[in-house]
Amino acid sequence: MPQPDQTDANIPMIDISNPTPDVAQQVLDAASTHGFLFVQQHDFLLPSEQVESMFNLSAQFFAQPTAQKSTHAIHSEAAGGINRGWVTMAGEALDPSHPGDPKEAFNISPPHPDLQPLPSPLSDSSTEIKKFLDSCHAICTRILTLLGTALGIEKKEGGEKWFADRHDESKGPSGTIFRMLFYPQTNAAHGAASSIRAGAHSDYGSITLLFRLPGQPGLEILKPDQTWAAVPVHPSSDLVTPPILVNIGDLLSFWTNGMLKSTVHRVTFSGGEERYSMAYFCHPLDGARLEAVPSMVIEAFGNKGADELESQRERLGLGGSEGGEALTAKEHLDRRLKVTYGLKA
Ligand SMILES: O=C(O)CCC(=O)C(=O)O
Ligand SMILES: [Fe+2]
Repeated sequence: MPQPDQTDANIPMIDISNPTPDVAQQVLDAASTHGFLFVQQHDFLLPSEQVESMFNLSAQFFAQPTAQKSTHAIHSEAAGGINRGWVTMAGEALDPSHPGDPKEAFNISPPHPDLQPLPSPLSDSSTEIKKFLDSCHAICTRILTLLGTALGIEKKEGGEKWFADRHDESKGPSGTIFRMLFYPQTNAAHGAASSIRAGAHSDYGSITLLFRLPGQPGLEILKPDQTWAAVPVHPSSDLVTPPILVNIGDLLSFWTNGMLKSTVHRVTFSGGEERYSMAYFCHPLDGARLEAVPSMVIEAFGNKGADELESQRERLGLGGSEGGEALTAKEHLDRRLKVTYGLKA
């Protein structure tokens, strides 16, 4: 296993308020070099107060007794089905070669048209949750559109909206999930010997928005030299609130022939502290076919991403290279959930 290396990951910070071709290029460069970027000046799409109040709601939820939280257990009918609801302590392993992660989570999918059944106190804030999910999606749409611009997708093929259209939630269901995460203090009973709180993994979908709190670091990314680098919560002293951290997921990497990088990351910190984070995992519509993206930039990139794709296939437990039919986004996600949760479906 690579050893921790506490140097800063040097992830670029990008102001997305004015979507010029130059900003689009910055997003593409960050996505294809680091697989991560910080987004600032997002308040016009997602006000910081919404983030703050969602963190408060999350803390209230996780503070409840287990009996209350488990009424909406993950995958249960009461929680609205597969990949929705509460994940108990050590209930999943993001790195399947390690024991369950010492954390709890609650998964909420976008409303279709109503929100899934929610336990108290989340149920009392459904309007606020819906608004937050919409705002997160608006940020994802902006980033996906910037990527479409920088990849030079031709107008006749759908132009800059090529990716964003395939994530248009008004057109049908998707695997998109918003997740509140809670990493409680651990003790020996929870296997506190390990400081790894979320095992090494890459995300499943297109892009992820990650929200963290000042004073609660712990995220590390795996650098190309196989050492870990810490990702600061607050990379610039100019900012009042932490920027949103955005990362590319496996699906978008796969879709762009490995040009965009789905970087492996993990969470580690010592057991004596607790930590909250929230992630919005944006996925394409279930039926979106992961066919070749009509982009000269990706064409010119050619097979340079072959290694990236190969290591992704290994992480997905798919064995050797797979040719043939383009998968749909749903088929891609189902494979991945099977590995994480040990689901048979
Ligand atoms: O809690 C964090 O900072 C990151 C969590 C994460 O990477 C994930 O849940 O996919
Ligand atoms: Fe992740």
